[in-house]
Amino acid sequence: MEIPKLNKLHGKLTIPGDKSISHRAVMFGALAQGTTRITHFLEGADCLSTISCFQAMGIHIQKNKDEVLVEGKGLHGLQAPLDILDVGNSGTTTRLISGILAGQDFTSRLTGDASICQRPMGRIITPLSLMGAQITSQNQNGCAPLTIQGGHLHGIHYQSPVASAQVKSCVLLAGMYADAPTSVTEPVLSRNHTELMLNYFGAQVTSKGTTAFILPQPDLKARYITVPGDISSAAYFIAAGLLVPGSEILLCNVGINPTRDGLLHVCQAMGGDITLLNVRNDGEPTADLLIKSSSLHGTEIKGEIIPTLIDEIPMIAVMAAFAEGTTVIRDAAELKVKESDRIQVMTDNLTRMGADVEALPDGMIIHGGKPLHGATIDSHKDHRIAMSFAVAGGICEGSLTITDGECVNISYPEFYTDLYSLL
Ligand SMILES: O=C(O)C1=C[C@@H](OP(=O)(O)O)[C@@H](O)[C@H](O)C1
Ligand SMILES: C=C(OP(=O)(O)O)C(=O)O
Repeated sequence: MEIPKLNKLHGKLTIPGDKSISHRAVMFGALAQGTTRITHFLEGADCLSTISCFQAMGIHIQKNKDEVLVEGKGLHGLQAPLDILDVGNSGTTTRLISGILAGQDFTSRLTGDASICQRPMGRIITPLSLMGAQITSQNQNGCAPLTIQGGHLHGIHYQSPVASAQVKSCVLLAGMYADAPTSVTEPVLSRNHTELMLNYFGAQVTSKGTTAFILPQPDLKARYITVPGDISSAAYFIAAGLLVPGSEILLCNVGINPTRDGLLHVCQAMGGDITLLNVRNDGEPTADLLIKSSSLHGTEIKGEIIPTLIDEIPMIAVMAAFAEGTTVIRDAAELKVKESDRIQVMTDNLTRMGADVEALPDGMIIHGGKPLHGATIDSHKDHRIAMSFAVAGGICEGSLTITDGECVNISYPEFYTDLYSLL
């Protein structure tokens, strides 16, 4: 698809619901007693995969516009699925549901698309096996398709080698079914939506530094959940608002949980004019973000901030290419195992546009300020790549096209409509 040019963005946008929180609301709702009502649910393909997996296990889930009703059947109410569970393109669905399936007294199988079947699942197979589940990777490559034979689980302390909320959440969910307390320590704190929401559903979860603890759980209680706007989706508008001269946009109801807000700190360090308005906390902190175009300069991004902006790095790399000076991104090797190898794919595509970018094993060095021109961008069917280059293509000289641009439906089906509504 060919990307239209952006100039002087103005207006107001309500950002669609957070993907991580939407997944969790459905999952925890399915395991709770009673009906969980979820508003501002994200109707992206990934969250719809989560819904269909739980429907396949006998959970009644009703969708009316952006509200979802989940009729929970309790921690032990899931039925054995008749068929293989299809997680689509969603790593979050795969890893979190595996923790739940490990606690069931039935055997289940799950698979997904070509990308999912190449993403590493050894990181959840290891702790779940230590807890007593039996998990096999059909192709013996540590990836899906997986067969999960659940059963009697033991509480463990798990030292995760990666800072991953998906791994942490998988172990905590399995921990609800264990015979003793379970804890997970990660090298750097990752997003804490599972800890916050499980607590809200009545589970006994505590956190100390980079360790989260959970007690075996008798039951969860159905709740009412309003999903905040997804800061990872807001990222494209934040970048566009800062980069497109003469812009001023207001992004309403964006989640600013400190385990997710690294992008705001990086934009400010790059000279971006972002004002937080109407800050509130309804379980998850949110704010309206006022973005004004700014002249950006390079920065260094590494260490503890990385998990708080991991999905925003493709967009940050584009901003860095337009900014003056050098940006260095380190400690982000996790980018290689997302929907695509985001270090390589960003480097290749930015280079095609004339940027000066060097791929590192754990990040990128971007010498910004070179004139960028149009190109054919290969999205690798990765939604974050497509959205980042829709912004880049709107600003560069000449025409830019993106292959498989419709992959934005994974996390943001209305992305193009929303972007061009600000013209
Ligand atoms: O827990 C979650 O909802 C997510 C955690 C992150 O993955 P990792 O836990 O693999 O870092 C992130 O990249 C993904 O988009 C969503
Ligand atoms: C990595 C992502 O999601 P997931 O791991 O759920 O596929 C993402 O949305 O950028």
